[in-house]
Amino acid sequence: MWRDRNDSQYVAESKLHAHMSYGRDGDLDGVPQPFQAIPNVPLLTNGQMVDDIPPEQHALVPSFMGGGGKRIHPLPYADPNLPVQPRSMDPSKDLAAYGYGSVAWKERMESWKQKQERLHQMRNDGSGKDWDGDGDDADLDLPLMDEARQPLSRKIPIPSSQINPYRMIIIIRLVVLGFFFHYRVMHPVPDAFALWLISVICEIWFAMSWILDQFPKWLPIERETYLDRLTLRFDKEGQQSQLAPVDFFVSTVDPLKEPPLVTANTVLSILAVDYPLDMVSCYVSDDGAAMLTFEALSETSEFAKKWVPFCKRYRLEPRAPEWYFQQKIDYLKDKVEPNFIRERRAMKREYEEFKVRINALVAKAQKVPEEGWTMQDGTPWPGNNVRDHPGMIQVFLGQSGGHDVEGNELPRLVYVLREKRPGYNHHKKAGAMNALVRVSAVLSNAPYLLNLDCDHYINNSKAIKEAMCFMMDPLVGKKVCYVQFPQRFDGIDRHDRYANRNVVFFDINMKGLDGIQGPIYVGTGCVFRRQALYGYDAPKSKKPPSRTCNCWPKWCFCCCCCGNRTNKKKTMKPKTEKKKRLFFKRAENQSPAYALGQIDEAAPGAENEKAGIVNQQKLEKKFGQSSVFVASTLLENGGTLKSASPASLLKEAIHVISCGYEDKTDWGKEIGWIYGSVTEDILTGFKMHCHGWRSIYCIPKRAAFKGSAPLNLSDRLNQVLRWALGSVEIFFSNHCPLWYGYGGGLKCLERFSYINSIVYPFTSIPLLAYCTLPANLVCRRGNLSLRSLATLPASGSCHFLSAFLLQAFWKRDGVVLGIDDWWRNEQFWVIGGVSSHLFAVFQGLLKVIAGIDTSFTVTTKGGDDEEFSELYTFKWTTLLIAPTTLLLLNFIGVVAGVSNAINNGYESWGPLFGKLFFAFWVIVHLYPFLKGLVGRQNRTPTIVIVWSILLASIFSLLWVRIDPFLAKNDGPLLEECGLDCN
Ligand SMILES: O=c1ccn([C@@H]2O[C@H](COP(=O)(O)OP(=O)(O)O[C@H]3O[C@H](CO)[C@@H](O)[C@H](O)[C@H]3O)[C@@H](O)[C@H]2O)c(=O)[nH]1
Ligand SMILES: [Mn+2]
Repeated sequence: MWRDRNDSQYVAESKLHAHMSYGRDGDLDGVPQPFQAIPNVPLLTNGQMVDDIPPEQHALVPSFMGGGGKRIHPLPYADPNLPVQPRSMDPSKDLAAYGYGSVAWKERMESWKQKQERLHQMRNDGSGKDWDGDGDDADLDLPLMDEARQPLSRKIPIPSSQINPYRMIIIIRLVVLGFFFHYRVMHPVPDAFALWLISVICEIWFAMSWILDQFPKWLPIERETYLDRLTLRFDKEGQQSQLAPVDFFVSTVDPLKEPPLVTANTVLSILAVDYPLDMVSCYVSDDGAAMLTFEALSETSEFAKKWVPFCKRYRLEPRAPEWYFQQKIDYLKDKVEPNFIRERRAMKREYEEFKVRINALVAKAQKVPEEGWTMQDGTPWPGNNVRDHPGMIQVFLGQSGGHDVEGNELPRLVYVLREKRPGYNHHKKAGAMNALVRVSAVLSNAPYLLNLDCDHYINNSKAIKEAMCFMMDPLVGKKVCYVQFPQRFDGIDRHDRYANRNVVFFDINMKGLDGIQGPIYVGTGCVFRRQALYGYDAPKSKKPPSRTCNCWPKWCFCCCCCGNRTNKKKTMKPKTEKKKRLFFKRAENQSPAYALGQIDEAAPGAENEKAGIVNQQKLEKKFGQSSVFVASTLLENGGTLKSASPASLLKEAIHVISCGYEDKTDWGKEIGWIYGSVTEDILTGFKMHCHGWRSIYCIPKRAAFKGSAPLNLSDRLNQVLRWALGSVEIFFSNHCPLWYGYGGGLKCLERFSYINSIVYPFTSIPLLAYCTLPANLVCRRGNLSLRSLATLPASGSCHFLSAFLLQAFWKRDGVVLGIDDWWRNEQFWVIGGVSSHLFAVFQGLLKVIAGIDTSFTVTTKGGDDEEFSELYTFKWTTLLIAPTTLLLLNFIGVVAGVSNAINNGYESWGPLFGKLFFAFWVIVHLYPFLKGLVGRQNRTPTIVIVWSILLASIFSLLWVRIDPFLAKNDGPLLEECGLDCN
């Protein structure tokens, strides 16, 4: 296996400012000079293989079909929104295609009817079961053609009988809320003004966040894809496949927290994906500069030679070996052929051996040798200094990388180590993804990308085809920037104690968004259109879009935020410079084809060249100083330079992953993954939606991708902390959805949802106030508490009630979303709220004020050996203090309240129950937290207990003594409570 490596490895020279030497003076042989790139465009391959170089000379041969839409003429077909009956189509409805009224049409109509009958018969005998699969019967061609003309997907709105009651409840609640606030604001409580003020503020905040949360769910939809039509249309058997190439990105950073075996499984599932293999390239970004990752990948590429053909032959699911072999198969029931059983057994053995090899590598990596790591060929490992090392690219497999055991080619696998230097901001995952975008543009330039976290393997090997049903659809596709799949997880405990599954988010909120402008991007399991990542605006529709705010009060928001911007803009003249910046500069944001068109129109000959040069300069300022990369951005359908030799391409790839490459370019600002937040995903998706793109939510029956989720409490809280922190960062950045991007293509309800996703951490402050309130109330006198009590159910509980009712009306595959799912969500909302979100708010403020940078703490991806042991492991974090204190406070509150009531006789029992109810409310919500705290061994570290007891007693004393909410003259001590009730 080391054989392939030596000849194809390129370790870049350590150049701090690589672009200075690679730039305009053109010291690269074989790479076209920057100024020529525009006139040279026709040179770029668009559907041709590079075959002029003998395979042994190069590590990599870009071999791409031009892919995509151009070759396939959009066929007329019915409105995709109309319900479509698969397979039986009535030509009389498709008039345009058949020339209605002509004799020919009548004849075809007749023959269609006959064929339809025959088909029907065939299906009834069962002989035609897979008639659409092989298509060997020439008579069946016509229906097949019809099938191919049909839309590749369709929208399924949630039946109004299900959704209308829910909408009604929203409206009713809104009205009630209005009255309630009217009452609350008009009736201040003079004897406890501070308390009243605080609770009113909290309630208003809750109401606002409720509105932000509810209205984007107004118009939920689901979608259905037709994979067989996609096959008929683009991937007919016996013909060159016309599916578009896809580049797969995998990011990994820390091989200790993200075991190489996990990454290897992800990579294997990609290499074995059900897609034409020359259309697949897999890029792995290693942010940890770990030789372990590199070597593990090398092992993986060897194992793939056996694994991939095995998967494809028997159409296994999933194609990640670890998960495949964990499945139990019933040999008797499935009547599996003996061949398969034998091979499966052999493969299992092979996999075990592979695992042993990987584990040996892991064991070896535990102790760093003094002189640093050395690779098998004797050269020192370039990443020995994790923070200061050159870039490196290694190509495994692919055309020249050896064939699989059956002699077939394998998809290309590329290891990418981007250059790191002190003094440069590497932008964490976003930076890594951008490096991959550029490397892949140089090496394969597929028009579509899929990005996956290292632990998210492909669970449904048809997932890419599902995405292509949207992307390659001539009608729907052009405006789609990405297709997001829900995140699903393995190995979550049955009760999903810490709401890892996020069911409410993935099965309700996201479907709601899909009915507006599309789901938000969640960082993994997402197929992108490459052009959308380059900061271009979505293509404009031919007919002027009647883009009214697609639902609820349009008169209210449209005037200010969405409306018919695209048309209005041409006539609008922003007055100030600042205002101008807010609006998207159309001309510069046009897609490349348009940009080229402009040049052609400009002037012939020398003039034309000059325009080309100017344009080229502009593009280089935007995309960075790589003529190869810039040229690649102009190819809407992908493909790479035909003329360039693989060696020069690799050199260029090294250049584009150098540190200084992004200096003074638009990377991370307008292009690629956007920087400035540890939740780069929200920002990146937000930017695209602002450019007018729409995204699609795709939920195949079999989960497309599966990942691992943090199982123990501390990891989970830290993950939630990072997400919340990312949101706070966005809130304070110039990309804050509250102010940013008006006048772009962002629809108002979509904006609501983005606002919600960045302001939610702030809800922790009122939430904290509310959680201490009941305890506080318990310790005070009767008459006041009654009034304050009345406020609690109104806002707090309503928030939950409506969320609850929502579940009742929504069905998923005919099953009502479980109450427990909803309840976990609520519980974790409180737990995360009073710990992680709260911390995030302060940390975010610190960042803004003191400029302390935030770190991306990677979540530990569980090994798969011990079942749920992780669930009970306890790790100390400061995040635990706040909820523990709250728990104790409320316990103390209950005890104090009860003893009070016993002392004071029956009249104080009524209010007591009210108070206890809320203390109870807090405790019940924090219950999973309590469980996590106690762990399996029923032991909690003393430090947490000591801290919390200390804090809780201080607070209780403070409240009792100082009684901040009461006017001075009527703040009796706890002991006097009830004795002196006015
Ligand atoms: O400097 C870094 C840090 C992280 N990663 C990768 O980022 C991914 C996500 O990290 P993880 O610790 O698993 O975070 P999660 O909270 O589980 O991830 C969710 O949230 C992240 C945003 O916070 C998104 O980036 C992820 O896609 C999304 O799955 C992993 O593949 C890492 O290898 C890098 O490549 N470079
Ligand atoms: Mn993760």
